[in-house]
Amino acid sequence: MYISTKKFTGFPCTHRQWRDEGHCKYVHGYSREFMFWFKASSLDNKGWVMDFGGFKEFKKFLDHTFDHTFLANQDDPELPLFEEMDKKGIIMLRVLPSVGMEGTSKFLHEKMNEYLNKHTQGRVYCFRVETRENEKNSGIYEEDKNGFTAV
Ligand SMILES: Nc1nc2c(c(=O)[nH]1)N=C([C@H](O)[C@H](O)COP(=O)(O)OP(=O)(O)OP(=O)(O)O)CN2
Repeated sequence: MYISTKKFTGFPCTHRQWRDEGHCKYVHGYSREFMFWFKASSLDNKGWVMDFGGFKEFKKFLDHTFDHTFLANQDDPELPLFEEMDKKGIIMLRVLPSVGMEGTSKFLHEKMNEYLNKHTQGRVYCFRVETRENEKNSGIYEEDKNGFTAV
């Protein structure tokens, strides 16, 4: 099996974790970073798992979701207020299943594999994603694909 990685840095965004009883329920922000791990049992005709420059469209999706945005959980009770702020042009609201580091990694694992299926027809699979909020804190989602074989 071949493995490669790709890192995307510099996504300034804010979020709040409404279920937290401490200060994480308040809107706060970081410059997030994302790291992806890929595997393939066969290489492309250039000898690569995935062209490091082959993520331009995915980068646009990351920019749309995480560049100067406010992230809210889909079950946040204040969602109507945030939608109003978005309508007024005060924030750029993006709603995720779960905005924490682990939840964001799971969300991106699904999105990256949709992208890879489209661009490599299932040859390449993303098995791990790390979302980092600062030098101290990150959350990882890892999922292997049973019986993964290159086509
Ligand atoms: N496992 C996780 N734990 C926490 C998450 C998370 O996404 N996954 N998120 C938060 C908060 O939203 C925030 O991002 C962390 O802030 P904070 O508690 O201030 O973090 P530190 O304790 O590392 O900060 P110090 O400055 O060192 O106190 C909370 N936990």
